[in-house]
Amino acid sequence: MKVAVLGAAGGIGQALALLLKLQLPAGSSLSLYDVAPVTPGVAKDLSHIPTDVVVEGFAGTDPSEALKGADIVLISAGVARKPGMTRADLFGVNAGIIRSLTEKVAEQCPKACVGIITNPVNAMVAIAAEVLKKAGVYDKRKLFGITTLDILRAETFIAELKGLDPTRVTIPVIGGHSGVTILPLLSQVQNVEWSSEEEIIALTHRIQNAGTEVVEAKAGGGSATLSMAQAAARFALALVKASQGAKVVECAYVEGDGKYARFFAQPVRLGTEGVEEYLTLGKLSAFEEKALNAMLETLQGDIKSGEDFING
Ligand SMILES: NC(=O)C1=CN([C@@H]2O[C@H](COP(=O)(O)OP(=O)(O)OC[C@H]3O[C@@H](n4cnc5c(N)ncnc54)[C@H](O)[C@@H]3O)[C@@H](O)[C@H]2O)C=CC1
Ligand SMILES: O=C([O-])CC(=O)C(=O)O
Repeated sequence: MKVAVLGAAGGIGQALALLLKLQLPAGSSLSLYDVAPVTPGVAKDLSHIPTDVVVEGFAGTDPSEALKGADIVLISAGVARKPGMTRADLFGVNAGIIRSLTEKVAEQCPKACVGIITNPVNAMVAIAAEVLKKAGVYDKRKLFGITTLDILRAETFIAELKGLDPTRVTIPVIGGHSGVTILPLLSQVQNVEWSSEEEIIALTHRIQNAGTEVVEAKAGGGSATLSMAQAAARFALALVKASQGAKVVECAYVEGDGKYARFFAQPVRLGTEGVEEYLTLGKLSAFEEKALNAMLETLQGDIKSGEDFING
């Protein structure tokens, strides 16, 4: 199993590389790429940790060596938000980065599962899909926008609010990964009573704005990196387990049946070839139905901006 991280010298990339060095199965290899010249040094640093995971690092303008033979590619390359910015403000810089990196993925490891972390996720996944399609290698089961951080936050905030063990809370978060497109299905959390509609509205709002909470707390020093690294590691390790035959369910932003939008975050069962089964959303409350309908115009617009970037 070879996992490549693109953007590996960044805040997310370095922490993610550490988690993978510690948790990938014995015999795996970890390949780190970033334009930053420090990247081979990050790999050297990690290589001194005694686990049976080989780490290599590549810097410069061409990720080809890092991608050769990769089974999983995780992309966190690009710029992050500062206070006052929306994720959409990152489109101008990050769209070109995602285009050029996914062109190389198509060339070097066309059968890899690709997980996009770079924002705005709603649009970047559409860009990656169109690039892979143009290259004739697109397999919708293998392209993911990583929305796992929304799940982590929902699990944490619910546990805090209700006095539960956060490691035992599970909840689907559907839609996309920005503002109103993030929809936690609070009505589906087991063994939790919601005291009022106001409680549900306030918690939904907190989960939707948790990224901004971190951006403001970091006061110009970037956005979530450590919690995002944990989220991406959880998702990547789920792909690894699935590739070894385990049946694993996670939510991710994928191209499913297109009922709501071409790409939509939903629960999926992972298997040896990426998504094995697109799972249903289950029963939604009236509040969730309304919120789902209200997000669609934004989500579809985000997706179109990504498609238009490639197709003109
Ligand atoms: N999906 C999600 O839930 C989340 C997504 N993000 C997004 O992840 C991205 C990365 O965030 P951070 O790691 O905090 O940023 P960062 O600035 O710390 O790291 C980004 C890295 O990308 C590298 N880079 C830039 N262009 C590149 C290229 N063409 N090829 C390879 N590497 C390149 C930079 O050298 C830098 O090391 C941002 O777009 C951010 O908005 C952040 C948190 C959560
Ligand atoms: O908010 C940001 O810019 C980074 C991000 O996507 C998150 O933390 O959810």
